[in-house]
Amino acid sequence: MAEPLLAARGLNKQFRSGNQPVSVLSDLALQLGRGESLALTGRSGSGKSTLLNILCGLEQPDSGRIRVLDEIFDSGKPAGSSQVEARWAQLRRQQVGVVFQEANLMPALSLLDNVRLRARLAGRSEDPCRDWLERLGIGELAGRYPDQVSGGQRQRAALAMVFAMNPALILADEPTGSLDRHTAEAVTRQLFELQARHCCALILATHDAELATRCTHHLDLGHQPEA
Ligand SMILES: Nc1ncnc2c1ncn2[C@@H]1O[C@H](COP(=O)(O)OP(=O)(O)OP(=O)(O)O)[C@@H](O)[C@H]1O
Repeated sequence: MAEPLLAARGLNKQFRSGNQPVSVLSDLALQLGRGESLALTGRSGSGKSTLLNILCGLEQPDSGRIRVLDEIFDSGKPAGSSQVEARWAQLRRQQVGVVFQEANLMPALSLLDNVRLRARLAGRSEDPCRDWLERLGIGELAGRYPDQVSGGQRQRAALAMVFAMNPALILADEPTGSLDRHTAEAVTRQLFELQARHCCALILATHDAELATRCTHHLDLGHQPEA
């Protein structure tokens, strides 16, 4: 069997609430291959965003091992933290596209220039950038700045950025959460089409049960063992 693109095991994460440790992830394991998709579900506060943050290196687990492509991050073998951060940053630039609840756009750049910058940083062509904005229904807003568009339009621009970088792995946190039903359906279609066409892996955190059924795998964080 081909090696999975992403593999994680023994992931643990606690936060503190006052003096009390609160376990969010407990001995969690997952793996995902090219062309596969995983729906992350669970009640609010069950750890979906925390897990996505850990899987792209924006947050550190207390323990555990993660492999993304050829990069291995093992809490049992600590490297210098700046070296670890640099490896994660390189992955996020070229191989791991993230679409989080707060769209991460550069405020001083137009939507189109945000998408172009993302493509350039990933070493991809800038030619299809305008087309991605068109396909996500915000082509006429290409010259606007992020503070001149709505939250849902910023979220679509963030998706265009991920599509333009053509990553091996996409991590999306409620990517259609702030969109109306019609737009959400169009954006979801694009997301799954892109994933199928480029055979990338997709992890989607969602409260939408119908959306979760479209993924090839399902992990309900609400069913993790209690600490
Ligand atoms: N930096 C932090 N410090 C303390 N607690 C935190 C921190 N980040 C998250 N938490 C807590 O960890 C738990 C998991 O949060 P997380 O955002 O991962 O949940 P979620 O499943 O994504 O929720 P939602 O569906 O509401 O987005 C919550 O109880 C949250 O309050």
